[in-house]
Amino acid sequence: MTTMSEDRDIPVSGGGPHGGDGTGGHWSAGPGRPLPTPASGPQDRSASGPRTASATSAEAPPDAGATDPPPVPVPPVAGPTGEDIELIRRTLAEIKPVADKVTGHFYALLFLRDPGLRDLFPAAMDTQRDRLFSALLTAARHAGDPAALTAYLSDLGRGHRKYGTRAEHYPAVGECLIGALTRYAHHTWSPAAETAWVRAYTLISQIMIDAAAEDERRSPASWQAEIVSHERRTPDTAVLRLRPDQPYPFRAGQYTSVETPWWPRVWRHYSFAGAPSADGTLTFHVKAVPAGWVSGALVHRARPGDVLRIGPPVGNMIVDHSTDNGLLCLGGGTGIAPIKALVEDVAEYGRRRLVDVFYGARTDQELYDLETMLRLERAHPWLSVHPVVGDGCPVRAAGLTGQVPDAILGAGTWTGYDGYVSGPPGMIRSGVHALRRAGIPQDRIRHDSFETISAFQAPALAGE
Ligand SMILES: NC(=O)C1=CN([C@@H]2O[C@H](COP(=O)(O)OP(=O)(O)OC[C@H]3O[C@@H](n4cnc5c(N)ncnc54)[C@H](O)[C@@H]3O)[C@@H](O)[C@H]2O)C=CC1
Repeated sequence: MTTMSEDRDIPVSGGGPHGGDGTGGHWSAGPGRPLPTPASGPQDRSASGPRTASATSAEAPPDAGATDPPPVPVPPVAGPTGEDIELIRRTLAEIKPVADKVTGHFYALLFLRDPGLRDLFPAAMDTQRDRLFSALLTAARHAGDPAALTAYLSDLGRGHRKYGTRAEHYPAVGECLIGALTRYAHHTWSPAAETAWVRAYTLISQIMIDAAAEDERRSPASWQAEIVSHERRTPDTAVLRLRPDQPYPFRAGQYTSVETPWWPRVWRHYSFAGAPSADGTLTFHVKAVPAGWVSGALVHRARPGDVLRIGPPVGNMIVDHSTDNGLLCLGGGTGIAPIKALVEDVAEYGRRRLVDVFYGARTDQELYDLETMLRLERAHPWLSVHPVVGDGCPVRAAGLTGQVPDAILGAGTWTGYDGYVSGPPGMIRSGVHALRRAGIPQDRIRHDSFETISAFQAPALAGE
């Protein structure tokens, strides 16, 4: 994911879920009018047989069925139609300029309706607002692409387990979200728009609930992980090695969320800075950013022996081992962490593929992991590491100056390569653009998830 180091990974409460008749005809909107409860366990949406409201209630927690309608046959969850998607996008476009007011109103409604839910959120709610809206935009962006939507929402549903989110929380969220939209989407709100939102949130919540229920059968909601080493590489960058309390399966290139004891319920994303290791430890690179609570604590306060909590692994920036294509990897700043993991993954897989890593930082001193990368280069003849530092900075032998995306364009042709990009959002945008210009097709480019890039910018990234 982009902006991993300071991305607030706290509940987005993005699902508004309601079972229903699929027509939207008698789905309630607005706070105070309960919506049907989603099923609390995995659903087979492909099943052709009808579900019934009573069956849904039977699977739901005891307090969730009181307002359910009488048992009537209902079809499986119906996704939004093409027209729905258009209506949803229009609503989102209208509320974008007042997104902070919409989300503020949403949370006010939610905590008024169910004060107990406040405990799931961190003490300071300010950035939570961006988080909700960003998740909405991402879901809306993927609305026409069921596979991408399901993957995104499944990660979100699994990730919500660590907050204590349960299936029975979703109806309240859905009602309050519709209530907030009703209030602020003056021009685009209509019965049809409401139906579209209800249908979309039925699907969103059911995917999240299904993924969480499925995950519960095989994984803990979170892991305790003790810091076993803490190495300060620059005044504001540290490399931490953690030992999880239980086996922690993940893939090179993925990332996770981390909570410190000092900021309860405030989570940040970090990539694994290495492929899975034989001793089961996990390594992270953390840069303290101004006003970054978690990153500041991890760099300046954390010590060996401290215990952190980590969420499940997520992300799709993984090596495609089904091809012999080379790998052209762009790592900016601490974005080098998952790139190093990808290199180790290629090494372990054992098939010779060319790997070129462009590792950028503002200054020579900020190339805090260059020695490790050069060591890997010496060990593997198929690997070339190209340090890149900002214009005007002294540079180590054979290094390049400028920004990473420009550096690859000046360094050769890259047909026959797959692209991997990790770093700050601006670098991801221009990095993807540069890879496209270098002749690498969009479907051969992987980068940290769109989640923390504004979904309004994402279509440009995706070449849509
Ligand atoms: N800690 C982690 O596990 C990971 C962190 N990240 C993200 O990577 C970023 C690292 O931040 P810093 O180390 O402060 O990096 P930075 O802001 O100093 O940038 C590093 C390099 O990236 C390139 N770059 C930056 N902005 C660019 C732009 N707009 N266009 C073209 N190239 C650009 C330049 O070559 C620059 O020297 C953060 O946003 C962090 O969230 C990404 C993946 C993993």
